[in-house]
Amino acid sequence: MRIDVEQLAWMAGSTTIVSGIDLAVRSGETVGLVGPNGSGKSSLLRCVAGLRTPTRGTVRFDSEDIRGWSPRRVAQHLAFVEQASDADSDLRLGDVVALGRTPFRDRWRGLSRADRIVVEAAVERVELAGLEGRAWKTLSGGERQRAHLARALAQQPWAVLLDEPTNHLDVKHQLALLELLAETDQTVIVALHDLSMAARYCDRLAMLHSGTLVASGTPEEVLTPGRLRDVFGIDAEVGTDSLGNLAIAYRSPA
Ligand SMILES: Nc1ncnc2c1ncn2[C@@H]1O[C@H](COP(=O)(O)OP(=O)(O)OP(=O)(O)O)[C@@H](O)[C@H]1O
Repeated sequence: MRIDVEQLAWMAGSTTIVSGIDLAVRSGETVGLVGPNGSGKSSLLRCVAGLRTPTRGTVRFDSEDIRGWSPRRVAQHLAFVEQASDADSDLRLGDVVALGRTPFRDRWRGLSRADRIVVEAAVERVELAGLEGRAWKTLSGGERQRAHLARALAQQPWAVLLDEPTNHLDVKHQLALLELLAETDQTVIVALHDLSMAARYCDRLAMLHSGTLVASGTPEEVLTPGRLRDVFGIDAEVGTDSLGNLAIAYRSPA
């Protein structure tokens, strides 16, 4: 599914949080959203996910303006993995993953056999098989994060938006998640703080600064020492590591 964001702005009260955002994401593409804390990444993702109504501009899925779409209709197209919340819940891990089938279910019916197969496959895909019966509050941060990804996979969406999906994961699971996102046919927009990981796994990067899009293009085009200095306030060298991946060497702040 193609996603087009055109001249999008969102204000909280009288404060402009993001403005003038133009972003076209082709079907199957993985786009990394990067930018400092508070630059507007989550706010933009929430607008694209239909959770916030833009103050100006449009979000289109395959050329269709989603303004006015019901949450259920949006969820039949797109899954959103928000930053992990610590919310206490009496649910079990399997129940949380099964929520991914909600947009396709009759409200009064339980999971169908086909739904159960999809849920089971999603749990296996994130290596949580065997933990379906575990109470949510007893899971580690990384297990919860992977369960949220499984919920998104169980939704079988055309597109997936993820907000910092790796912040609780060990290195192996970070690599597994980003490889999964890079390989999938689904359209992906993922907010990431780790610029090296973003460069390695995303087809393109979009960089936000103070609520505006300041650069978009290949990781090499976007992650220049000048932008790292101007946008992130860091002194860094950009090169290539021994595996041929883009590498960023950070100098200590003066
Ligand atoms: N509902 C709101 N009311 C007022 N200000 C808000 C609201 N939502 C977000 N903001 C502000 O908008 C700015 C952008 O927030 P946002 O969460 O989108 O940034 P971010 O790039 O995702 O940040 P981080 O990297 O820290 O997660 C921040 O300064 C935040 O405090």
